[in-house]
Amino acid sequence: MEAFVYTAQPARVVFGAGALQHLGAEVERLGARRALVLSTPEQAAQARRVAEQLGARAAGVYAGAVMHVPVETARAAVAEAARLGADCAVAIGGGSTTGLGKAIALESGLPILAIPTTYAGSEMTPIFGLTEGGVKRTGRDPRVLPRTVIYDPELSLGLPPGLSVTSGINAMAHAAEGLYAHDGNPVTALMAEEGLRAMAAALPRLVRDPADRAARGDALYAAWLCGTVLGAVAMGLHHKLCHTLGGSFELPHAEVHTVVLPHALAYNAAHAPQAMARIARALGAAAGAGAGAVVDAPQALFEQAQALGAPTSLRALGLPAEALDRAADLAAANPYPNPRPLDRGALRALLQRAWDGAAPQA
Ligand SMILES: NC(=O)C1=CN([C@@H]2O[C@H](COP(=O)(O)OP(=O)(O)OC[C@H]3O[C@@H](n4cnc5c(N)ncnc54)[C@H](O)[C@@H]3O)[C@@H](O)[C@H]2O)C=CC1
Ligand SMILES: O=C(O)/C=C\C(=O)CC(=O)O
Repeated sequence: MEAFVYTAQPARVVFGAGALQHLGAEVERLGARRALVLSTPEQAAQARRVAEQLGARAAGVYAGAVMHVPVETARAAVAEAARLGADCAVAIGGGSTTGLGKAIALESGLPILAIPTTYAGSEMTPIFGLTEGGVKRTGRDPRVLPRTVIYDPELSLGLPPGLSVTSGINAMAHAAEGLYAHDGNPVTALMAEEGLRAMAAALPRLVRDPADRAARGDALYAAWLCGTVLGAVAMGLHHKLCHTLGGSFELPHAEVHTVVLPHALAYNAAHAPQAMARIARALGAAAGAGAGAVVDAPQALFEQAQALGAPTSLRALGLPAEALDRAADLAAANPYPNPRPLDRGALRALLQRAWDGAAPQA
């Protein structure tokens, strides 16, 4: 085995149906007395129930989280936390809400307890994102890594099937790119392959029955693994393309990941054969078909997204055709680690296929 470096992130995970019952004890364990509960406006009722459960340990509810964490929202939440004398942030929701908690932690150092209800995986990463003047910047800081994560499948039962699928594929993207990361290692590869397998197996069950508690649990388990990979190693072309399309063209996060992933993997396939073999093995195992059943990982992902009713074209997400040139320029502009060198012409062709909804092509 080759030498490697693996930095584990020190989060505490409380997992299982009904795990939310441990919230009070977990807040206490953090040494906190006044928790500010965060959510999106859509999940305000869920946040209020969490605050009620916390009783005297709740400082209040701030239900203003929105996607990509605009700095104005972050500043307002920091001010609210200070006004209420909060000494902890409890974030219940998807990546947007966890992201708002991270913005508060970055500014104030407050510990975060995250209760994820999507599969984005932000709860397992020290990565933050902030958007100012239409430009999104991301960074890593150990202060923003949630100190405790409560994964309770009961809380994700309300996630609509469409968003369950796209969010699940967002998670799979972390694992897939983690498998060819320049700083990957055998431990992250194990988590990535198992995360891919578990998510690929859970999603068809969730589409058949969104109330399938076992499938919800399996998907959260997969999200945990995939998020851990995202937090531990560098992402490549796929994540950069998605950040460009999400940040500069305001496309929805999980949906963009879903459309772009097969194309980004096809772009890299010939330069990352071992990663492709592991992705294919995971997808084959998820389908119960065994090793060797899947030979073309990008094509299999494309077909799975189609079969699950997910969007497969950037056009359907509302990206105007005129944006493709600029998106290719932006994606080619900043150097970042990727198995295959970045070629502006090839990226433009990739984006065209993704816009058309065509099958991925190496
Ligand atoms: N820093 C990091 O490591 C990561 C950050 N992100 C960021 O997270 C954001 C996207 O997060 P997502 O989770 O995709 O979307 P989201 O957090 O924006 O949620 C999408 C919508 O679904 C609702 N929702 C969430 N859970 C629900 C449930 N169980 N039932 C009903 N409705 C529910 C939300 O309230 C919201 O309206 C982006 O800004 C992305 O950049 C995503 C992954 C990792
Ligand atoms: O953009 C961020 O807030 C940070 C990372 C991610 O969103 C990861 C992803 O693209 O899913």
